Amino acid sequence: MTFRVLTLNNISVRGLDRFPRDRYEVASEIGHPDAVLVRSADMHEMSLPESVKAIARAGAGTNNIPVGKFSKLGVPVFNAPGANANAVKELVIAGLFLAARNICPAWEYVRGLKGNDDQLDEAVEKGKKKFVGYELPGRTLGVIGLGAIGVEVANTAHALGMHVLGFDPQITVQRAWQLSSGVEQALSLDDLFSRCDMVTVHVPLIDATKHLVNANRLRLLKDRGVILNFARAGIVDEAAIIESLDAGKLSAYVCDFPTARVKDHPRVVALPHLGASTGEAEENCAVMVADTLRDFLENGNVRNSVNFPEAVLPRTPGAARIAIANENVPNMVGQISTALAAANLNIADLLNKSRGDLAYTLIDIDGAVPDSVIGQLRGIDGVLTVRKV
Ligand SMILES: NC(=O)c1ccc[n+]([C@@H]2O[C@H](COP(=O)([O-])OP(=O)(O)OC[C@H]3O[C@@H](n4cnc5c(N)ncnc54)[C@H](O)[C@@H]3O)[C@@H](O)[C@H]2O)c1
Ligand SMILES: O=C(O)[C@H](O)COP(=O)(O)O
Repeated sequence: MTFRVLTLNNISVRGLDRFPRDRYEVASEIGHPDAVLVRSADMHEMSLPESVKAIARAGAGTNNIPVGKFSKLGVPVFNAPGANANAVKELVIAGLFLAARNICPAWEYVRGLKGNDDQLDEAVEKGKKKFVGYELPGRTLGVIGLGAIGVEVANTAHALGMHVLGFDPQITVQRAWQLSSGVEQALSLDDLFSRCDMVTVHVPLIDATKHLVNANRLRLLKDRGVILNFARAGIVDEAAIIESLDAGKLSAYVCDFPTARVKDHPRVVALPHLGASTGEAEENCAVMVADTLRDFLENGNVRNSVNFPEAVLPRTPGAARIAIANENVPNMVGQISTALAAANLNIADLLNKSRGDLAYTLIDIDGAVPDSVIGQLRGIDGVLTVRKV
Protein backbone atom coordinates (compact mmCIF):
# COMPACT_ATOMS: atom_id res chain seq x y z
CA MET A 1 0.00 0.00 0.00
CA THR A 2 1.24 3.51 -0.86
CA PHE A 3 0.47 6.50 1.35
CA ARG A 4 0.13 9.97 -0.13
CA VAL A 5 1.25 12.99 1.89
CA LEU A 6 0.35 16.53 0.81
CA THR A 7 2.76 19.25 1.99
CA LEU A 8 1.38 22.78 2.42
CA ASN A 9 4.72 24.38 3.40
CA ASN A 10 8.38 23.70 2.79
CA ILE A 11 9.33 20.88 5.13
CA SER A 12 12.92 20.04 6.05
CA VAL A 13 14.39 17.40 3.74
CA ARG A 14 15.56 15.32 6.70
CA GLY A 15 11.92 15.00 7.74
CA LEU A 16 10.74 14.17 4.24
CA ASP A 17 13.48 11.53 4.03
CA ARG A 18 11.75 9.63 6.85
CA PHE A 19 9.07 8.57 4.35
CA PRO A 20 10.36 5.53 2.38
CA ARG A 21 9.83 6.36 -1.28
CA ASP A 22 8.63 2.83 -2.11
CA ARG A 23 5.66 3.29 0.24
CA TYR A 24 5.09 7.04 0.28
CA GLU A 25 4.41 9.75 -2.25
CA VAL A 26 5.10 13.18 -0.77
CA ALA A 27 4.37 16.32 -2.80
CA SER A 28 2.93 19.82 -2.65
CA GLU A 29 0.33 18.82 -5.24
CA ILE A 30 -1.16 15.37 -4.92
CA GLY A 31 -4.56 13.78 -5.45
CA HIS A 32 -6.40 11.85 -2.68
CA PRO A 33 -3.90 12.59 0.11
CA ASP A 34 -3.91 10.33 3.17
CA ALA A 35 -2.28 13.03 5.28
CA VAL A 36 -1.34 16.70 5.25
CA LEU A 37 2.03 17.98 6.44
CA VAL A 38 1.95 21.67 7.35
CA ARG A 39 3.83 24.46 9.15
CA SER A 40 2.06 27.82 9.36
CA ALA A 41 -0.21 27.66 6.27
CA ASP A 42 -3.72 28.81 7.23
CA MET A 43 -6.01 25.78 6.88
CA HIS A 44 -9.17 27.38 8.27
CA GLU A 45 -10.82 28.08 4.91
CA MET A 46 -9.31 25.09 3.12
CA SER A 47 -11.50 22.24 1.99
CA LEU A 48 -9.75 18.88 2.02
CA PRO A 49 -10.80 15.61 0.41
CA GLU A 50 -12.35 12.85 2.53
CA SER A 51 -9.25 10.74 1.93
CA VAL A 52 -7.35 12.79 4.56
CA LYS A 53 -6.79 10.69 7.69
CA ALA A 54 -4.37 12.92 9.61
CA ILE A 55 -2.94 16.42 9.82
CA ALA A 56 0.67 16.78 10.95
CA ARG A 57 2.03 20.18 12.07
CA ALA A 58 5.83 20.40 11.88
CA GLY A 59 5.96 22.81 14.79
CA ALA A 60 4.17 23.70 18.02
CA GLY A 61 1.25 26.07 17.43
CA THR A 62 -1.91 24.64 15.84
CA ASN A 63 -4.02 27.80 15.70
CA ASN A 64 -3.67 27.76 11.87
CA ILE A 65 -5.56 24.43 11.82
CA PRO A 66 -9.32 24.01 12.43
CA VAL A 67 -8.69 21.36 15.08
CA GLY A 68 -12.34 21.28 16.23
CA LYS A 69 -13.54 20.57 12.70
CA PHE A 70 -11.07 17.70 12.29
CA SER A 71 -12.06 16.26 15.68
CA LYS A 72 -15.68 16.07 14.53
CA LEU A 73 -14.50 14.17 11.44
CA GLY A 74 -12.41 11.78 13.56
CA VAL A 75 -9.14 13.09 12.07
CA PRO A 76 -6.18 13.46 14.45
CA VAL A 77 -4.01 16.57 14.40
CA PHE A 78 -0.38 15.98 15.41
CA ASN A 79 2.34 18.46 16.34
CA ALA A 80 5.99 18.35 17.41
CA PRO A 81 6.04 19.35 21.07
CA GLY A 82 9.33 20.86 22.21
CA ALA A 83 11.11 20.23 18.90
CA ASN A 84 11.70 23.95 18.29
CA ALA A 85 11.85 25.10 21.93
CA ASN A 86 15.59 25.76 22.02
CA ALA A 87 15.42 27.88 18.86
CA VAL A 88 12.63 30.03 20.31
CA LYS A 89 14.38 30.30 23.66
CA GLU A 90 17.55 31.61 22.03
CA LEU A 91 15.63 34.30 20.14
CA VAL A 92 13.69 35.34 23.26
CA ILE A 93 16.94 35.69 25.21
CA ALA A 94 18.30 37.76 22.30
CA GLY A 95 15.11 39.84 22.60
CA LEU A 96 15.85 40.58 26.27
CA PHE A 97 19.22 42.02 25.28
CA LEU A 98 17.82 43.88 22.26
CA ALA A 99 15.40 45.66 24.60
CA ALA A 100 17.68 46.18 27.61
CA ARG A 101 20.52 47.66 25.53
CA ASN A 102 18.41 49.57 22.97
CA ILE A 103 20.28 47.69 20.28
CA CYS A 104 17.85 48.23 17.39
CA PRO A 105 17.40 52.02 17.73
CA ALA A 106 21.16 52.36 18.35
CA TRP A 107 21.90 50.36 15.20
CA GLU A 108 19.49 52.52 13.21
CA TYR A 109 21.15 55.64 14.61
CA VAL A 110 24.55 54.47 13.40
CA ARG A 111 23.26 53.58 9.93
CA GLY A 112 21.87 57.12 9.63
CA LEU A 113 25.24 58.78 10.37
CA LYS A 114 27.18 60.43 7.56
CA GLY A 115 30.77 61.72 7.27
CA ASN A 116 34.39 60.66 7.58
CA ASP A 117 35.79 58.62 10.48
CA ASP A 118 36.50 61.69 12.60
CA GLN A 119 32.96 62.99 12.09
CA LEU A 120 31.52 59.53 12.78
CA ASP A 121 33.61 59.23 15.93
CA GLU A 122 32.31 62.56 17.19
CA ALA A 123 28.70 61.67 16.39
CA VAL A 124 29.06 58.24 18.04
CA GLU A 125 30.47 59.64 21.27
CA LYS A 126 27.83 62.38 21.36
CA GLY A 127 24.93 60.15 20.38
CA LYS A 128 25.57 57.11 22.57
CA LYS A 129 24.07 58.65 25.70
CA LYS A 130 20.62 58.31 24.09
CA PHE A 131 20.98 54.54 24.16
CA VAL A 132 22.14 53.88 27.70
CA GLY A 133 20.64 50.56 28.74
CA TYR A 134 20.60 48.29 31.75
CA GLU A 135 21.91 44.87 32.72
CA LEU A 136 19.73 41.83 33.30
CA PRO A 137 20.92 40.59 36.73
CA GLY A 138 18.61 41.93 39.39
CA ARG A 139 15.77 42.66 36.95
CA THR A 140 12.58 40.62 37.19
CA LEU A 141 11.27 38.62 34.23
CA GLY A 142 7.75 37.17 34.20
CA VAL A 143 7.26 34.02 32.11
CA ILE A 144 3.64 33.24 31.25
CA GLY A 145 3.20 29.63 30.12
CA LEU A 146 5.72 27.12 31.44
CA GLY A 147 5.62 24.56 28.64
CA ALA A 148 8.48 23.47 26.40
CA ILE A 149 9.58 27.04 25.59
CA GLY A 150 8.61 28.86 28.77
CA VAL A 151 10.60 26.51 31.01
CA GLU A 152 13.73 26.93 28.88
CA VAL A 153 13.37 30.72 28.83
CA ALA A 154 12.79 30.84 32.60
CA ASN A 155 15.80 28.63 33.39
CA THR A 156 18.13 30.56 31.06
CA ALA A 157 17.03 33.96 32.35
CA HIS A 158 17.56 32.71 35.91
CA ALA A 159 21.05 31.50 34.94
CA LEU A 160 21.75 35.00 33.57
CA GLY A 161 21.06 36.41 37.03
CA MET A 162 17.49 37.57 36.57
CA HIS A 163 14.83 37.11 39.18
CA VAL A 164 12.22 34.99 37.38
CA LEU A 165 8.50 34.66 38.13
CA GLY A 166 6.50 31.97 36.35
CA PHE A 167 2.77 31.53 35.85
CA ASP A 168 1.07 28.44 34.43
CA PRO A 169 -1.95 26.99 36.26
CA GLN A 170 -1.79 23.83 34.07
CA ILE A 171 1.95 23.16 34.29
CA THR A 172 2.68 19.46 33.77
CA VAL A 173 4.66 17.38 36.26
CA GLN A 174 7.34 16.87 33.59
CA ARG A 175 7.78 20.63 33.08
CA ALA A 176 7.72 21.29 36.82
CA TRP A 177 10.62 18.83 37.20
CA GLN A 178 12.55 20.68 34.48
CA LEU A 179 12.02 24.12 36.00
CA SER A 180 14.88 25.60 38.01
CA SER A 181 14.07 25.75 41.72
CA GLY A 182 15.12 29.40 41.55
CA VAL A 183 12.04 30.29 39.49
CA GLU A 184 9.34 31.71 41.74
CA GLN A 185 5.66 30.94 41.24
CA ALA A 186 3.44 33.98 40.61
CA LEU A 187 0.05 33.74 42.30
CA SER A 188 -1.86 35.22 39.38
CA LEU A 189 -1.27 37.13 36.17
CA ASP A 190 -1.89 40.39 37.97
CA ASP A 191 0.60 39.40 40.68
CA LEU A 192 3.16 38.62 37.96
CA PHE A 193 2.67 41.87 36.03
CA SER A 194 2.85 44.00 39.17
CA ARG A 195 6.27 42.56 40.12
CA CYS A 196 8.01 42.46 36.74
CA ASP A 197 10.26 44.67 34.60
CA MET A 198 9.93 42.37 31.62
CA VAL A 199 7.22 39.86 30.68
CA THR A 200 7.38 37.14 28.02
CA VAL A 201 4.42 35.03 26.84
CA HIS A 202 4.66 31.35 25.86
CA VAL A 203 1.06 30.17 25.71
CA PRO A 204 -0.98 28.89 22.75
CA LEU A 205 -3.41 31.32 21.12
CA ILE A 206 -6.82 30.09 22.26
CA ASP A 207 -9.95 31.93 23.44
CA ALA A 208 -8.63 32.03 27.02
CA THR A 209 -5.31 33.64 26.03
CA LYS A 210 -6.55 36.21 23.49
CA HIS A 211 -5.46 39.68 24.71
CA LEU A 212 -4.00 38.14 27.85
CA VAL A 213 -1.62 41.12 27.75
CA ASN A 214 -4.06 44.04 27.94
CA ALA A 215 -4.23 47.67 29.09
CA ASN A 216 -5.08 46.79 32.71
CA ARG A 217 -2.13 44.42 33.04
CA LEU A 218 0.28 46.79 31.27
CA ARG A 219 -0.61 49.42 33.87
CA LEU A 220 0.57 47.02 36.61
CA LEU A 221 3.98 46.50 34.99
CA LYS A 222 6.93 48.45 36.42
CA ASP A 223 7.71 51.73 34.62
CA ARG A 224 9.78 51.43 31.42
CA GLY A 225 8.77 47.77 31.20
CA VAL A 226 9.24 45.40 28.27
CA ILE A 227 6.84 42.88 26.71
CA LEU A 228 8.18 40.03 24.61
CA ASN A 229 5.80 38.07 22.41
CA PHE A 230 7.18 35.09 20.53
CA ALA A 231 3.93 33.13 20.94
CA ARG A 232 1.21 34.64 18.69
CA ALA A 233 0.15 38.20 17.78
CA GLY A 234 -3.37 37.83 19.21
CA ILE A 235 -2.12 37.14 22.74
CA VAL A 236 -1.43 40.84 23.21
CA ASP A 237 -3.85 43.71 22.71
CA GLU A 238 -1.73 45.67 20.25
CA ALA A 239 -3.72 48.89 20.68
CA ALA A 240 -2.92 48.77 24.41
CA ILE A 241 0.75 48.10 23.63
CA ILE A 242 0.99 51.15 21.35
CA GLU A 243 -0.82 53.32 23.89
CA SER A 244 1.53 52.20 26.65
CA LEU A 245 4.62 52.75 24.45
CA ASP A 246 3.41 56.23 23.49
CA ALA A 247 2.74 57.07 27.13
CA GLY A 248 6.31 56.03 28.00
CA LYS A 249 5.06 53.42 30.46
CA LEU A 250 6.35 50.58 28.27
CA SER A 251 9.85 51.02 26.86
CA ALA A 252 9.81 48.25 24.24
CA TYR A 253 7.67 45.57 22.60
CA VAL A 254 9.75 42.78 21.08
CA CYS A 255 7.77 40.34 18.97
CA ASP A 256 7.83 37.80 16.17
CA PHE A 257 4.67 39.13 14.51
CA PRO A 258 5.03 42.33 12.44
CA THR A 259 1.39 43.41 12.06
CA ALA A 260 0.52 46.66 10.28
CA ARG A 261 -0.34 48.25 13.62
CA VAL A 262 2.95 47.64 15.41
CA LYS A 263 5.73 47.08 12.90
CA ASP A 264 6.80 50.69 12.29
CA HIS A 265 6.60 51.98 15.86
CA PRO A 266 10.06 53.22 16.94
CA ARG A 267 9.93 51.23 20.20
CA VAL A 268 8.81 47.99 18.56
CA VAL A 269 11.25 45.33 17.44
CA ALA A 270 9.29 43.04 15.12
CA LEU A 271 10.95 39.99 13.58
CA PRO A 272 9.49 38.03 10.65
CA HIS A 273 8.24 34.97 12.62
CA LEU A 274 11.79 33.67 13.05
CA GLY A 275 11.37 31.80 16.35
CA ALA A 276 11.56 28.31 14.88
CA SER A 277 13.58 29.24 11.81
CA THR A 278 16.86 27.47 12.47
CA GLY A 279 18.08 24.51 10.50
CA GLU A 280 18.11 22.47 13.71
CA ALA A 281 14.53 23.29 14.73
CA GLU A 282 13.17 22.76 11.23
CA GLU A 283 14.81 19.34 11.13
CA ASN A 284 13.73 18.38 14.65
CA CYS A 285 10.11 19.30 13.95
CA ALA A 286 9.98 17.62 10.55
CA VAL A 287 11.62 14.40 11.77
CA MET A 288 9.46 14.17 14.88
CA VAL A 289 6.20 14.77 13.08
CA ALA A 290 7.10 12.50 10.13
CA ASP A 291 7.80 9.62 12.54
CA THR A 292 4.56 10.32 14.39
CA LEU A 293 2.61 10.38 11.15
CA ARG A 294 4.15 7.16 9.87
CA ASP A 295 3.32 5.34 13.09
CA PHE A 296 -0.28 6.52 12.77
CA LEU A 297 -0.67 5.66 9.10
CA GLU A 298 1.10 2.30 9.35
CA ASN A 299 0.07 1.13 12.84
CA GLY A 300 -2.77 3.39 13.93
CA ASN A 301 -0.72 4.48 16.97
CA VAL A 302 -1.36 8.00 18.28
CA ARG A 303 1.41 10.05 19.88
CA ASN A 304 1.73 13.84 20.17
CA SER A 305 -1.79 14.60 19.06
CA VAL A 306 -3.52 17.80 20.14
CA ASN A 307 -7.04 16.34 19.82
CA PHE A 308 -6.76 12.54 20.10
CA PRO A 309 -5.85 10.51 23.18
CA GLU A 310 -2.40 8.95 23.35
CA ALA A 311 -2.89 5.36 22.10
CA VAL A 312 0.02 3.04 21.43
CA LEU A 313 -0.49 -0.72 21.12
CA PRO A 314 2.37 -3.08 20.18
CA ARG A 315 1.34 -5.13 17.17
CA THR A 316 0.25 -8.70 17.77
CA PRO A 317 2.25 -10.90 15.36
CA GLY A 318 0.06 -12.25 12.56
CA ALA A 319 -2.98 -10.23 13.59
CA ALA A 320 -4.92 -7.76 11.45
CA ARG A 321 -5.46 -4.35 13.04
CA ILE A 322 -8.39 -1.99 12.86
CA ALA A 323 -8.40 1.57 14.21
CA ILE A 324 -11.70 3.19 15.11
CA ALA A 325 -12.39 6.80 16.09
CA ASN A 326 -15.77 7.41 17.63
CA GLU A 327 -17.77 9.75 19.82
CA ASN A 328 -16.97 9.29 23.48
CA VAL A 329 -20.40 7.92 24.51
CA PRO A 330 -21.43 4.74 26.39
CA ASN A 331 -21.54 1.30 24.78
CA MET A 332 -19.34 1.99 21.75
CA VAL A 333 -16.79 -0.74 22.57
CA GLY A 334 -19.72 -3.05 23.35
CA GLN A 335 -21.28 -2.50 19.92
CA ILE A 336 -17.92 -2.84 18.16
CA SER A 337 -17.04 -6.14 19.88
CA THR A 338 -20.57 -7.47 19.29
CA ALA A 339 -20.19 -6.78 15.55
CA LEU A 340 -16.81 -8.54 15.53
CA ALA A 341 -18.20 -11.53 17.46
CA ALA A 342 -21.16 -11.77 15.07
CA ALA A 343 -18.62 -12.06 12.21
CA ASN A 344 -16.86 -14.83 14.15
CA LEU A 345 -13.72 -12.70 14.61
CA ASN A 346 -11.53 -13.15 17.68
CA ILE A 347 -9.96 -10.14 19.42
CA ALA A 348 -6.27 -10.78 20.18
CA ASP A 349 -5.64 -7.39 21.80
CA LEU A 350 -7.56 -4.17 22.32
CA LEU A 351 -6.80 -0.63 23.50
CA ASN A 352 -9.49 1.96 24.09
CA LYS A 353 -8.64 5.54 25.09
CA SER A 354 -10.70 8.69 25.30
CA ARG A 355 -10.09 12.42 25.36
CA GLY A 356 -12.90 14.92 25.67
CA ASP A 357 -15.63 14.11 23.15
CA LEU A 358 -13.47 11.60 21.26
CA ALA A 359 -12.59 7.96 21.83
CA TYR A 360 -10.12 5.84 19.90
CA THR A 361 -9.85 2.07 19.77
CA LEU A 362 -7.13 -0.16 18.35
CA ILE A 363 -8.10 -3.81 17.92
CA ASP A 364 -5.83 -6.66 16.83
CA ILE A 365 -7.84 -9.49 15.31
CA ASP A 366 -6.76 -13.06 14.63
CA GLY A 367 -6.96 -13.64 10.89
CA ALA A 368 -8.22 -11.34 8.14
CA VAL A 369 -11.03 -8.81 8.56
CA PRO A 370 -13.52 -8.83 5.66
CA ASP A 371 -14.46 -5.46 4.14
CA SER A 372 -18.09 -6.19 4.94
CA VAL A 373 -17.23 -6.07 8.69
CA ILE A 374 -15.47 -2.71 8.23
CA GLY A 375 -18.67 -1.49 6.55
CA GLN A 376 -20.77 -2.72 9.50
CA LEU A 377 -18.49 -0.98 12.00
CA ARG A 378 -18.75 2.27 10.00
CA GLY A 379 -22.54 1.97 10.24
CA ILE A 380 -22.58 2.06 14.06
CA ASP A 381 -24.06 5.33 15.27
CA GLY A 382 -21.29 7.50 16.74
CA VAL A 383 -18.44 5.85 14.80
CA LEU A 384 -16.46 8.52 12.92
CA THR A 385 -13.75 6.57 11.12
CA VAL A 386 -12.74 2.92 10.73
CA ARG A 387 -9.43 1.96 9.18
CA LYS A 388 -7.67 -1.35 8.51
CA VAL A 389 -3.99 -0.75 9.25
N1 LIG B 1 7.66 32.29 17.26
C1 LIG B 1 7.72 31.03 16.87
O1 LIG B 1 8.26 30.71 15.83
C2 LIG B 1 7.11 29.96 17.75
C3 LIG B 1 7.71 28.70 17.81
C4 LIG B 1 7.14 27.72 18.61
C5 LIG B 1 5.99 28.00 19.34
N2 LIG B 1 5.43 29.24 19.23
C6 LIG B 1 4.20 29.55 20.00
O2 LIG B 1 4.49 29.33 21.37
C7 LIG B 1 3.43 28.60 21.95
C8 LIG B 1 3.97 27.78 23.10
O3 LIG B 1 4.83 26.78 22.60
P1 LIG B 1 5.35 25.60 23.53
O4 LIG B 1 6.12 24.68 22.65
O5 LIG B 1 5.99 26.13 24.77
O6 LIG B 1 3.96 24.91 23.91
P2 LIG B 1 3.60 24.03 25.18
O7 LIG B 1 2.30 23.40 24.89
O8 LIG B 1 4.75 23.16 25.54
O9 LIG B 1 3.41 25.09 26.36
C9 LIG B 1 2.33 25.96 26.47
C10 LIG B 1 2.09 26.17 27.95
O10 LIG B 1 1.12 27.23 28.09
C11 LIG B 1 0.35 26.91 29.25
N3 LIG B 1 -0.88 27.69 29.24
C12 LIG B 1 -1.98 27.52 28.47
N4 LIG B 1 -2.90 28.48 28.77
C13 LIG B 1 -2.35 29.26 29.74
C14 LIG B 1 -2.79 30.43 30.45
N5 LIG B 1 -3.99 30.96 30.21
N6 LIG B 1 -1.96 30.97 31.37
C15 LIG B 1 -0.75 30.43 31.62
N7 LIG B 1 -0.27 29.32 30.98
C16 LIG B 1 -1.06 28.76 30.06
C17 LIG B 1 0.14 25.40 29.15
O11 LIG B 1 -0.23 24.84 30.40
C18 LIG B 1 1.51 24.94 28.66
O12 LIG B 1 2.33 24.58 29.76
C19 LIG B 1 2.85 27.77 20.80
O13 LIG B 1 1.49 27.45 21.02
C20 LIG B 1 3.03 28.68 19.61
O14 LIG B 1 1.89 29.49 19.42
C21 LIG B 1 5.96 30.22 18.47
O1 LIG C 1 4.25 27.28 16.40
C1 LIG C 1 5.36 27.13 15.89
O2 LIG C 1 5.98 26.04 15.90
C2 LIG C 1 6.03 28.32 15.28
O3 LIG C 1 5.22 29.41 15.20
C3 LIG C 1 6.82 28.03 14.06
O4 LIG C 1 6.09 28.26 12.88
P1 LIG C 1 6.80 27.88 11.48
O5 LIG C 1 6.89 26.40 11.45
O6 LIG C 1 5.90 28.43 10.43
O7 LIG C 1 8.14 28.55 11.50
